[in-house]
Amino acid sequence: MFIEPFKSGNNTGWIEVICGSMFSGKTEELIRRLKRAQIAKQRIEIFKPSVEKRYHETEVVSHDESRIRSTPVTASQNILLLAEDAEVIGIDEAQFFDAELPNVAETLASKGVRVIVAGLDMDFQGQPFGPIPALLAKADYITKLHAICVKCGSIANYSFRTSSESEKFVLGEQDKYEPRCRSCFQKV
Ligand SMILES: Nc1ncnc2c1ncn2[C@@H]1O[C@H](COP(=O)(O)OP(=O)(O)O)[C@@H](O)[C@H]1O
Ligand SMILES: Cc1cn([C@H]2C[C@H](O)[C@@H](COP(=O)(O)O)O2)c(=O)[nH]c1=O
Ligand SMILES: [Zn+2]
Repeated sequence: MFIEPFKSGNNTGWIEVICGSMFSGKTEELIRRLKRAQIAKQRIEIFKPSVEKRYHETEVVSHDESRIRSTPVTASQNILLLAEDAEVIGIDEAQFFDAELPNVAETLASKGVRVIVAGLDMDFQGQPFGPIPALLAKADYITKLHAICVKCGSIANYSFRTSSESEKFVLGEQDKYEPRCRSCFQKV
């Protein structure tokens, strides 16, 4: 279980990355951390890429229906403009953002903001996904979560695509993806 670090005396922020496969609990964990920050009366802002509209236009919603309000943005630079006086910033579905997101996170952290980013570390082919590898390199704290393999019940860190689409970006749920362990991911 991730425990929030104490804010250091020199007023710098930090970057937390929550990664893993689909259904591993990334969004639930992001919402948990943000709700705890709200309880601590910290000013929070949440952003998601505007392409991600599976469950709701503006809310971040987990597969299990926990939810929190958010602002959809088209480019990572917009987060700098919209962050205003937030003390804690949450970013979901970060794999869909552009390559500037790691620099945006770093800029915010340098200004004293706690930045919590959640996203898929690998795409359906098991390849590093978008800005997540660079975010992992710049992160102060990393949490890698695992789902349960739908084939054999062991720990899953791959998102297997069951539909025939070959584009990298294909929004979907259980209709198009299933979490699988390494061995079941390789058995096609
Ligand atoms: N195969 C699975 N393994 C683990 N959790 C699953 C699985 N299928 C459905 N779930 C549900 O997904 C929830 C996690 O949802 P969510 O936080 O939205 O995940 P993520 O953001 O990583 O896709 C779990 O609490 C569980 O209820
Ligand atoms: C593996 C993979 C996933 N996607 C899409 C599918 C979903 O819309 C999101 C991931 O959502 P989650 O909150 O992590 O469950 O990403 C994609 O476009 N391409 C892929 O390779
Ligand atoms: Zn398996």
